[in-house]
Amino acid sequence: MEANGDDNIRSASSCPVSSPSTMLSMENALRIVLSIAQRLQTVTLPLHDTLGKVLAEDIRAPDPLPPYRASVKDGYAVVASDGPGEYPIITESRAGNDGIGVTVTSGNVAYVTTGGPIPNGANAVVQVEDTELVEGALGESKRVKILVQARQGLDIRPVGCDIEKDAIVLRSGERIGTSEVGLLATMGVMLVKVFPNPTVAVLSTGDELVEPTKECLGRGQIRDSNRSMIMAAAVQQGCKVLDLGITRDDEEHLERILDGAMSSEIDILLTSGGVSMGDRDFVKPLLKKRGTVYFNRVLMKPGKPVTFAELIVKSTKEKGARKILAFGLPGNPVSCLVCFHLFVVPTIRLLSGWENPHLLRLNARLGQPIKTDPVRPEFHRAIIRWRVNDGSGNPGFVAESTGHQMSSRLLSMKSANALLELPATGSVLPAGTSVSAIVISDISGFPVSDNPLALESNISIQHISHKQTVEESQAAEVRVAVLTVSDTVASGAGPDRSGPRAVSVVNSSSERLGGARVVATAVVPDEVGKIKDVLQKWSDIDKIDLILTLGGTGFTPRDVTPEATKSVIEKETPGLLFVMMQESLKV
Ligand SMILES: Nc1nc2c(c(=O)[nH]1)N[C@H]1C(S)=C(S)[C@@H](COP(=O)(O)OP(=O)(O)OC[C@H]3O[C@@H](n4cnc5c(N)ncnc54)[C@H](O)[C@@H]3O)O[C@H]1N2
Ligand code: MOO
Repeated sequence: MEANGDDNIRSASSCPVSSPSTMLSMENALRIVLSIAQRLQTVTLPLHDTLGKVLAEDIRAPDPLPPYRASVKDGYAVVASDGPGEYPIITESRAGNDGIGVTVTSGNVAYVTTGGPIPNGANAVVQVEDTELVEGALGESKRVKILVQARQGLDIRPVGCDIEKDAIVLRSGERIGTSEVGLLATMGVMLVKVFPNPTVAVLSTGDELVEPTKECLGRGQIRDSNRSMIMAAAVQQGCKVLDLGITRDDEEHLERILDGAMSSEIDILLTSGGVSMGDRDFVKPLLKKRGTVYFNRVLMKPGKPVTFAELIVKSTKEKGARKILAFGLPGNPVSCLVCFHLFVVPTIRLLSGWENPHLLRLNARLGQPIKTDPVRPEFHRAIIRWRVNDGSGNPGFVAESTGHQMSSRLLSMKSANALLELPATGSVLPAGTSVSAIVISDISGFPVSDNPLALESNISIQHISHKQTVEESQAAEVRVAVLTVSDTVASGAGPDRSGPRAVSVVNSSSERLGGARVVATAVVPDEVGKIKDVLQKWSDIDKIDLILTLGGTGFTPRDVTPEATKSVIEKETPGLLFVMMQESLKV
């Protein structure tokens, strides 16, 4: 592949400046990386070292499972046509210890435990619940009453019903998870051919950097956060890691370290810092000297100066020429980690044999308005959570920004589990806008709703960070909670027509209302206690400004919303507004 036209780099100062129109998009840059990357040579590992790796061979079952006809229940193996009646128990067949050589004939039964082999002659199992032991003289029964008519084959697992002999159980290219480890064990495969995970070397560059162990910082010094962070991120992806330490912004020093790294058995080299426009940004020229730089600018925010190169290690007699993929990650900690996720994780996956190396994308609705960059598409750090109501009245993911997005502010990465892909329009995307979210960490750690009340009364609340930027807090001035009061809806007998409508009306009129937004919804039956409970809890939450109740305001004895609301209103809740409306909300 041809190197990108603008990386004809000799020294940092001669590095040409790319304009946004000539810069690569993140997708195209990633496409280049993935077209250069190649799967690593396969290895054979003991079963216990294969979790998370990709299988490099098909695995056939050497024998059937179960290898014998096995009982599904604890009960009695019978001849089905015998039917109900009292029968002698001629043997006991337990899992792992069967009554070998015994044949069950018509008029006899055998005791079997779950998983135990079915004796020859028997063709059904009657579970113990459908039998009665007949007490024997010494309190030990050798006879049993069968109370039901069993059909042939009842509660018997035939030979190979779970896994057929010679079936391909696992295919090359499949990733080994916990169940695959179990399947390999059940087939007795103790040595497995897999793709190894790459070895990654990590280097920080910069005169200002000191080891994180340094207690007192001198003038102009900061502790190196990127190296620890990127090494941890690489370990998280299953990689072996080589720590190359910190280099000064000194061309010779950097070259020595780079050459040392290239002579070790690494697959990926990650540097951070020194890839921008500074007069001592030596990383790019050095990568160019040792291989091919494919790009050094990408139209993205953060991460613009991310650089990608392929380094060729000279061949030796024993080993052929080797390739190392090198990423010059930007020094700003957020840019560094975002680029790791967007470029390095898919690369690691491809080298490790993944058939689809791309990060998972899903749709999420913005929990607050977000201003987009006018020039660079942004990868906005966010926490996405599954909500019973994502603002549209339907369940879905809601994205909460991690706050100020400066690329030096590593706190904007804290707890972030997604990067929202925001287009470069320079406009404000209103709350509720559906955007693509790239998942960058395990989202299973986040509960369905982070509101402990939700389980009790089907309430969901979007928590808003206390440290909102001015822009965000202005846009979220009126926080509204919507309570549907209806026996029909609460019991599930009918749909909630008013609640979701109210939610979308409030959210879509957010500009007119100066930034109103629904932050909690709930459904309760027409019961004073239940209504009061929810209102009480909401009025205790100082982030809610307005509670809107829908329904239960008529004149029948079931219309108890005013009564329930009265007691809560009487409580001191300064600044909290209540509006009661009929269920057939007119807006
Ligand atoms: N004239 C221009 N200047 C900059 C541009 C530009 O286009 N034109 N791009 C900016 C962007 S965007 C980024 S991102 C940064 C990237 O700069 P470098 O990759 O060269 O990184 P440094 O200059 O070495 O450091 C930037 C920043 O990050 C801190 N840093 C560096 N390494 C570490 C580390 N290991 N741990 C913690 N913090 C680190 C460093 O102290 C700087 O504050 O360039 C912009 N400039
Ligand atoms: O790309 Mo830089 O990462 O905008 O700060």
